[in-house]
Amino acid sequence: MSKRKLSLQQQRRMTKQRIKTAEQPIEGLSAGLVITNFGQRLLVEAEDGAIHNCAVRQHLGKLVAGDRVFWEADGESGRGIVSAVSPRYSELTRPGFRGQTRMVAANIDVIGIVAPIEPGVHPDMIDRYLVAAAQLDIPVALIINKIDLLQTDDAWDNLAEILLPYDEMGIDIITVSAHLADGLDDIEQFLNQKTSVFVGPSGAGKSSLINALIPDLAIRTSSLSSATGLGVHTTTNSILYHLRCGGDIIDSPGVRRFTPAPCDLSELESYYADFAPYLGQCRFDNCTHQHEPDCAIRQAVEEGDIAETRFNSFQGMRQAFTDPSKNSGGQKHRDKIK
Ligand SMILES: Nc1nc2c(ncn2[C@@H]2O[C@H](COP(=O)(O)OP(=O)(O)OP(=O)(O)O)[C@@H](O)[C@H]2O)c(=O)[nH]1
Ligand SMILES: [Zn+2]
Repeated sequence: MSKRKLSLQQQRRMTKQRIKTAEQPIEGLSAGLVITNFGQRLLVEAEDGAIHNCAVRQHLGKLVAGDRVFWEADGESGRGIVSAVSPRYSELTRPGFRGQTRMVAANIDVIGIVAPIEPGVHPDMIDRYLVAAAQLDIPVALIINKIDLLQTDDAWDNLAEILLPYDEMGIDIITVSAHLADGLDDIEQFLNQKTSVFVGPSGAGKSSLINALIPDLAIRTSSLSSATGLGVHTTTNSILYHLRCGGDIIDSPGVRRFTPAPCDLSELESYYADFAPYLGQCRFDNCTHQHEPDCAIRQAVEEGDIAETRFNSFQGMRQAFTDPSKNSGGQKHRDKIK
């Protein structure tokens, strides 16, 4: 291969790299936001709000809802081509075929963990989502849905007790009822100017909340369908919706359930903010805080400084991560970390 050829290739690679990671507007290209992907194409929202059905230059890889891109019209009205993408500051993926990961959403600012009064607010569940979000380094809020079902003071007290450790850790807690549209203002205020996803177990009310926050959801989805030209919106891919209050929510089956990736003991400990003051104070460096003597974590639990529910969820995850046979399907469904 001649020197000249090599340098041309190098130049081309460098140019590609520059375009691929461009943060600043590029001459001749317009900034846009990916609303959804379908097949090999994207629906891109231009700065004026118009939606364009765009092809993607091959070297950019898979782009998803939330990606910030640069595009240009390709002659036909409503059609375009995406040539560059801004670097992502966060990404959500899920396992795909043959151990590969599938990108689901990009540039998420906050994860709303939806926990329902019925069938119950379970710390175990909340803590798994908290660890998964911590692995992604994305902030969370706890959204307690179905508070219309809290009929008595005792029920409220019970809830307050379950939530106390999270409150003490400084996690935002928002109580809502999607059915009564109660607390929606609080959610809107929280989601304002952010890009969010809702995660949580099946039946928590994620769809109900999204419907309550976006009253014209059906109309919007059907207008996206006509923009893709697929007639019915059959895609199961992520879709980005704007909220009335400002800010966006990205919804898809793939982002709704996510579980932590197995990690080692010290990494898991690092995701338990309430353990931090006691770490390093056990007799053994590699203390599992289960049966070892002079364990500072267990002592903190006994003295009421660490909630028992938090300790139990920690031990549950620790065992599942170190003994995969106890990991009930979590590994199969886990979302990989960036
Ligand atoms: N009482 C009460 N029920 C609710 C509320 N929000 C949702 N539900 C009910 O809870 C059930 C589940 O709601 P969905 O919105 O489908 O839950 P989801 O989290 O989207 O569930 P998946 O799609 O399976 O992940 C439905 O029967 C809803 O009517 C609420 O605020 N109060
Ligand atoms: Zn210990």
